[in-house]
Amino acid sequence: MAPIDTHAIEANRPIVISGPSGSGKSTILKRLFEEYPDKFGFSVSHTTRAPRAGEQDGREYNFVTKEAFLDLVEHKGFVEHAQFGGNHYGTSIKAIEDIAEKGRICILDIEMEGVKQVANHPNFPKPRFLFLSPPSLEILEQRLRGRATDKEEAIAKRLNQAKVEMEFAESGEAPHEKIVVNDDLEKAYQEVKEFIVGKDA
Ligand SMILES: Nc1ncnc2c1ncn2[C@@H]1O[C@H](COP(=O)(O)OP(=O)(O)OP(=O)(O)O)[C@@H](O)[C@H]1O
Repeated sequence: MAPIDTHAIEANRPIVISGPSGSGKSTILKRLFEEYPDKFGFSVSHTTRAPRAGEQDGREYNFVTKEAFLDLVEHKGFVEHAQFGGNHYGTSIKAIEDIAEKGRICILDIEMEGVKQVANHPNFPKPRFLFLSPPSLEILEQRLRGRATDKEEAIAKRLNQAKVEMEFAESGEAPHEKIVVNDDLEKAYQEVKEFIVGKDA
């Protein structure tokens, strides 16, 4: 494995944001990126799935073969990786470095198992961890229905998973430095912003 550019990563510590599906991560991050257009970056993930029409290698994803993917796993080149629907997905150290080397803060929007992997990576410098929580499972359910993008069955699955994630976030094993409860969106946005860019930004 190539040595990690810890200097760049420590100077621009990545932020890991996690939270149940529907807790508001995309809504809040979109606003943060709009308010600070030059400050952040999303890393480009690796995947073994085939590109869809309009997707470009290195832009939406780094499209790689299964062999290349597993080789990188072997060489500890990912901070986190997982398999969904028969395809592999992962965030490489290099993709995070690329953002940090541009002087930007890399934002990693990842799910619970990925959070555990990042936190336990043997030599990747520790990022800052933030958990975005819905005020309750009842309100999360209303928001998922309101978003109108998920089928009934998907909503039930997301709610079950949300319960697991919220229990994990509140357990002593979770790496989160801060939990923001997304009740009032404006208040939650300000809290996330303060955690990420500091009070005076
Ligand atoms: N504080 C809030 N009050 C009311 N509605 C909200 C609030 N925050 C977010 N929402 C709404 O809840 C829905 C889910 O938010 P969003 O899509 O940002 O969640 P997410 O965490 O990014 O989900 P996923 O992980 O599935 O991408 C959206 O319709 C959004 O407009």
